[in-house]
Amino acid sequence: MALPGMELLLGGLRSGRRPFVCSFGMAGGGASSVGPQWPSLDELIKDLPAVNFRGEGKTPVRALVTDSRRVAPGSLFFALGGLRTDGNLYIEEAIDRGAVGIVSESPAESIRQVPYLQVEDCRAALAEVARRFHGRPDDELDLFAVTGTNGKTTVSFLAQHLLADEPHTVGLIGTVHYDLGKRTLPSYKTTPESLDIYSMLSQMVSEGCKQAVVEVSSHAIQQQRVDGVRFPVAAFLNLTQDHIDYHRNMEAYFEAKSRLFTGALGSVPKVALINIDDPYGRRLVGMVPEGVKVITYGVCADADLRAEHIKLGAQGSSFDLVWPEGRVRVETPLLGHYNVANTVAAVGLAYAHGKSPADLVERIASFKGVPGRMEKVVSGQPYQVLVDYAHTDDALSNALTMLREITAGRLLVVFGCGGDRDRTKRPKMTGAVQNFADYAWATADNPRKEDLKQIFDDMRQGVSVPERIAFVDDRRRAISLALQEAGPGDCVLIAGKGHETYQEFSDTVVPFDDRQVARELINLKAIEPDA
Ligand SMILES: CC(=O)N[C@H]1[C@@H](OP(=O)(O)OP(=O)(O)OC[C@H]2O[C@@H](n3ccc(=O)[nH]c3=O)[C@H](O)[C@@H]2O)O[C@H](CO)[C@@H](O)[C@@H]1O[C@H](C)C(=O)N[C@@H](C)C(=O)N[C@H](CCC(=O)O)C(=O)O
Ligand SMILES: Nc1ncnc2c1ncn2[C@@H]1O[C@H](COP(=O)(O)OP(=O)(O)OP(=O)(O)O)[C@@H](O)[C@H]1O
Ligand SMILES: N[C@H](CCC[C@H](N)C(=O)O)C(=O)O
Ligand SMILES: [Mg+2]
Repeated sequence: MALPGMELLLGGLRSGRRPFVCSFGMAGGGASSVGPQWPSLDELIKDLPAVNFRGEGKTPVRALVTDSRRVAPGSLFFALGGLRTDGNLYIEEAIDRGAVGIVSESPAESIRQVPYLQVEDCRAALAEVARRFHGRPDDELDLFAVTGTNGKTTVSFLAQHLLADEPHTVGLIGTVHYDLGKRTLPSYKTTPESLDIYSMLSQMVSEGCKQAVVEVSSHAIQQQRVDGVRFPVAAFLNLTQDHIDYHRNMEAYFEAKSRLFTGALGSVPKVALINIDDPYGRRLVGMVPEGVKVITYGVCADADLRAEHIKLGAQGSSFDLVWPEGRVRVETPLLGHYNVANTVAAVGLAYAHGKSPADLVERIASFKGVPGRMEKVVSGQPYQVLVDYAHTDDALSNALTMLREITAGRLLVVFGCGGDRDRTKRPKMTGAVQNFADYAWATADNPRKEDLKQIFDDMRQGVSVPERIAFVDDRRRAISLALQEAGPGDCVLIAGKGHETYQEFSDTVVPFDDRQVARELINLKAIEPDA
């Protein structure tokens, strides 16, 4: 099963910028050729912490691959351990497909056909080899890491907008897309695998980028996808419940996030930008190693960078942006208190890079927002329809608190909980919705391999007022029911999928875009009001 964009990146994608480019020369038969001179295995693995190496190191390597099914002749195959299976089971298959070398934590004495490198930590080796293979692109870009449970995409998009003095000079890697400068690819993961990260950073360099903003998920930290990446600036936004299925508890989740700041990933930031309105942020300040400059932000009085005199409105917010050397009034079209925090965070990233917040006022005001984050669906209807990516109880509470304040009529909510993800957040999400919504339709949001009935059972644990919620299997039907109910002055929030353009079931992915579906149904309602 492939999600949109996956095919563009998997299979050891290499950038146009070759790390080892040969000059014009005569190739066999006398024809002149220009092309990459592929790095040898020796060059890629030199001084890596290795347990054992057997074989010939001069072999040229044309691609780095972690999935045996993607191996093509010339690939170096990394056999990674996993939650469902183990890459070591597929080494023979990788060799059959033309792998020219294997990297693994296992001794696998029987493998003798190709060079074999045994390492202590295969994911760390993969990240370092990828960095070398792609010519250490992180040395040529100023990189900004953004982590936290909610707001990473919003802050990254806004930071990109604030940093870009020239068009296409600031790249972005995150949930919505990968912006490589002149080209943009659809995203397959918030934070891709290390070999794709380094490949994309390399492409950014060749496309003229000077900086890049990277959303760093806790899964990525745990799976060492950003090991070794030099991030001069790293931001911590917040930590609230999510991903407990994967990290087991909040402490482990926090510990994973904190590694971005402590040097545990092989590099420490020069500047750590930390939200001290968040209790975990306050703890993190005390964990940052000496020598790292800490810039705190928030709405609290002791933050270095803060928002004061906040005015929230239906069209946006305004506030005094205060920093150690100054103060300026700013206006943002983004809605809600949480977006004030996101705006201060994005300004903080630019400030850490040497920009004066005073010079950013116009850019803050002209920001167009992020696809699928409180995105308005406008089709002539007399009520508000918004598509948002809230998929945690904290995000839903924040989004709905804000909408309650600016909605004259009823608040109608369509939402769901993803399958094969944190089960314990499901009742909490239902609880958050019931606290604020006049009526809610619980429905499917990427059930994946889980039974929707099981997901609904978990969600039902959070129901406090049964007469104000309905459970509807089909998402299109749920949206239709909400839109049928809506009248002048009401607000329909369709939460959870945001920018996503698909719905993921156990063995299939079907096209589904909340914005498009809502637009179609609004138009249908105009033609056939009782349909
Ligand atoms: C839960 C999770 O993160 N799983 C990741 C994990 O998968 P896994 O442990 O199940 O891997 P596995 O299927 O057991 O396979 C082990 C190894 O064998 C290889 N293999 C497998 C089969 C085969 O035939 N041949 C073969 O070589 C696989 O390529 C892999 O390298 O390791 C894989 C390879 O490194 C990842 O692709 C995979 O991400 C999956 C696809 C995923 O959906 N991850 C999500 C949860 C995620 O990372 N999300 C975050 C955002 C979260 C947030 O909102 O903050 C993200 O950054 O996107
Ligand atoms: N600072 C914040 N605090 C709490 N909730 C927020 C914050 N910023 C955004 N949200 C809510 O979270 C949703 C997701 O926001 P965004 O996509 O920016 O977060 P993210 O951290 O990138 O999420 P993901 O981990 O899924 O990539 C938004 O649609 C909004 O409802
Ligand atoms: N990055 C988040 C996205 C969740 C979005 C929601 N639509 C879902 O599928 O649960 C995750 O992987 O948990
Ligand atoms: Mg994101």
